[in-house]
Amino acid sequence: MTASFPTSALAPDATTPLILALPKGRILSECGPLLARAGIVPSPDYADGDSRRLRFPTDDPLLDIVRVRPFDVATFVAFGAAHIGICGADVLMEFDYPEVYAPLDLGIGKCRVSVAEPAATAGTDDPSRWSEVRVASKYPNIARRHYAGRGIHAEVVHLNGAMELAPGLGLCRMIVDLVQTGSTLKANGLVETEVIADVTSRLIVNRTALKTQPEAIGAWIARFRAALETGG
Ligand SMILES: Nc1ncnc2c1ncn2[C@@H]1O[C@H](COP(=O)(O)OP(=O)(O)OP(=O)(O)O)[C@@H](O)[C@H]1O
Ligand SMILES: O=P(O)(O)OC[C@H]1O[C@H](OP(=O)(O)OP(=O)(O)O)[C@H](O)[C@@H]1O
Repeated sequence: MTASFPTSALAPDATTPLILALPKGRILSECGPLLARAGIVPSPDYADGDSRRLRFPTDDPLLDIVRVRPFDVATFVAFGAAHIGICGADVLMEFDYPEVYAPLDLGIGKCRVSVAEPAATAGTDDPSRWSEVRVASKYPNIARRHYAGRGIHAEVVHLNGAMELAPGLGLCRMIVDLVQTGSTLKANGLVETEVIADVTSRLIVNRTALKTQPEAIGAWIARFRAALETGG
C-alpha cells in the first residue's frame, strides 16, 4: 500500500518537535525501561491512566510522544504524521508500507502469527487439495498472502478480537492470529497448526523524514540502539 502524505510534518524547522508514536497496551508497558534507557522522559501526565490526552511533551523540547492503537502506529509513521514509532512486526507485515523503514528489532512483544484450528478436526484433511478456505483474522493481508502462496484462495472474515470463538461457531474453518503462550487457543479447544511468522516489536521511521532530517532521526536510532545494548 502506498501512503501519500502531506510533507509539512516531514521537514519541520529546527524548533518543531519530532513525533514518536507509541502503541497503547502491552507493548507500551514493555517498552518503558527501553524509553528510560534511551533518555526519554515524558511529561508526568503520560503515566496517568485516566488522562484522555493523546499527545505528550517530553523533557526534550524537540520530541513529543503520541499514544495510539497498536495497529495504527505504522499508519501514523507511513503518512508522516509521526516521524518515529514502535510497533509489532505483525502490524508491519499486515500493512507492508513502503514508506516505513524498520532499522531495529527491540526484542520485546514476542509472539507469533499462526494458523490455528479446532483440535477435534486438525489433521483430518489434506490442505494441499483445497482450492479455498474461510479464515477469520485481524490480519486479512497476512492470511490471504499465506494461503495464496499455496495456491489456496482465502476468504477472510475480518474480526478484531475473540477470534478463537469463530471456528466453533461455524464462522470459519481456521483462524490466523497471534499466539504467545498458547493458553487462549487451549482454553477454546484450538491447536496451532502452522507458524506464519515470529513477531517482536520494531523501531520504525518514516523514510522521507530520515532523508530530510538525517541527523535528528539518525540520532534517535542511535540512542535506541545504545539503549538496547545497555539493556543486555
Ligand atoms: N499475546 C499477545 N497477543 C497480542 N499481541 C501481542 C501479544 N504478545 C505481543 N503482542 C504484540 O502486541 C501488539 C498488540 O498489543 P495489544 O494486544 O495490547 O493490542 P490490541 O489488543 O491489538 O489493541 P487494540 O486494543 O487496539 O485492539 C501486537 O501487535 C503484537 O505485536
Ligand atoms: O497465546 P496467548 O498468550 O494466549 O495470547 C494470544 C491472545 O492474545 C491476543 O489477544 P489479546 O489479549 O490482545 O486480546 P484481544 O482479543 O482484545 O486482541 C491474541 O489475539 C490471542 O487471543
